[in-house]
Amino acid sequence: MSGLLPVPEARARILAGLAPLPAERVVLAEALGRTLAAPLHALRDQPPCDCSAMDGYAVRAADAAGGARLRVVGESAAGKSFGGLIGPGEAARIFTGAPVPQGADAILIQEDADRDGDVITAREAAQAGRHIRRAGLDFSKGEALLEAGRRLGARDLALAAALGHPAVEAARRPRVAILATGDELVAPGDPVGPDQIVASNAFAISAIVTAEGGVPLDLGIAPDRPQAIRAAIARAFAEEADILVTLGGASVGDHDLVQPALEAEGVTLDFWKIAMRPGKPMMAGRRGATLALGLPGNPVSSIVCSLLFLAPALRRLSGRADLDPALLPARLGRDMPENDQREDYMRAALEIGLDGVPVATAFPRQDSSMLRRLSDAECLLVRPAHAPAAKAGDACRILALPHPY
Ligand SMILES: Nc1nc2c(c(=O)[nH]1)N[C@H]1C(S)=C(S)[C@@H](COP(=O)(O)OP(=O)(O)OC[C@H]3O[C@@H](n4cnc5c(N)ncnc54)[C@H](O)[C@@H]3O)O[C@H]1N2
Ligand code: MOO
Repeated sequence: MSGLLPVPEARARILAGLAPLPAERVVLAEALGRTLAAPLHALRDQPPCDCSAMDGYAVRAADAAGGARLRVVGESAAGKSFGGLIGPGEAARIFTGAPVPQGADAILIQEDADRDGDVITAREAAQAGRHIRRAGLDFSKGEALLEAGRRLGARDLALAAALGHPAVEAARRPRVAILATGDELVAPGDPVGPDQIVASNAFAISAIVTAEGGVPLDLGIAPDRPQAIRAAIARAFAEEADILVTLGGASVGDHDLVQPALEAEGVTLDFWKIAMRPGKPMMAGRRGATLALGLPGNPVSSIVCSLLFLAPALRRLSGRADLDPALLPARLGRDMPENDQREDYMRAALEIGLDGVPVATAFPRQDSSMLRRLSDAECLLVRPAHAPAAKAGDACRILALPHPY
């Protein structure tokens, strides 16, 4: 079979036509999962001054040998520092996070001091610098701590706040219109005729869009009529979708009407058919700034294509630095035959081997209609095009399927 585009080339051609969407200001409370359009710099030092890491007494180490008696002359609490100076033979009560008063250079922890009125006796010698967090220990004003292209996680939001930012600049969230096609499809819960099936793909695609930071727009199910498919495609453009995903009707059958409908609505097709399994009859094209992805109807094919092509496209539009799906090293759990010209993404079980390396065992049946085996799968085992026969234990690569995938 000729004319099948290799997977990396197909992905590169899709990505080449996309650029990050314009940035908008997003308040931190809404910024989880958004991608930074510009690096975030520290607007302040953290901590802003030398601070105590413990509850105890700020002392001069030279005066605080074991058994030494010191007079407590004040108190420094977090948010309420002691303005005075610690002179020879003096100490200040201090609490965790409080500024170390001038003159002090050590913290005698509470457990190592006996207090009697205004006098403490050191049970242990204090050591200079001990239990003191120096100003700027975590970060200093002007430092770039979160780079452009980073997708913000929970921990990053805390850091952004600590840097002093109430909001960030992030690319607008990509809008993805999703259109299922086929006379046989009914929505879950609706009556299903004997020759009908329940439309399932859009639920996964929509979830992938959300997980990758986009906004799904469900265009429902269009029957196998050119005008109906065209009208739904036209709606995607009217809604200014950044990406239009069609499901089904991508192959060569008499009822595979998506390609002509896309072209009739002004989409210029770039390619159709990829050297991969599942997902061969996938098409990609553009109309203006909108990417059109025509995914095959088989459920597994549409979902695997979304992981390999739609997710990177969403990442590019979001300005993400990491675009390609990460392929991890693993070992084969069983012998595999020689592969043909289609790169294989096989549903597989995953175990951790004795040496700590994951072992991926492909399920025996890989029919692209079998959603149950996709749900069972713990990874996709990648077999490159024309891979020679391989033995159990040989090195391979896997695409992990972490939650929410
Ligand atoms: N003569 C050939 N036939 C086929 C070829 C080929 O090269 N030559 N390719 C096969 C491959 S590979 C695939 S993949 C499928 C893809 O075909 P289509 O994209 O045209 O998909 P449909 O025919 O519309 O549907 C296939 C299958 O999937 C079901 N489906 C469709 N949409 C949904 C949905 N939203 N939710 C759940 N299931 C859906 C549909 O009912 C069919 O059973 O073509 C092969 N044929
Ligand atoms: O490419 Mo199809 O997805 O093999 O079944």
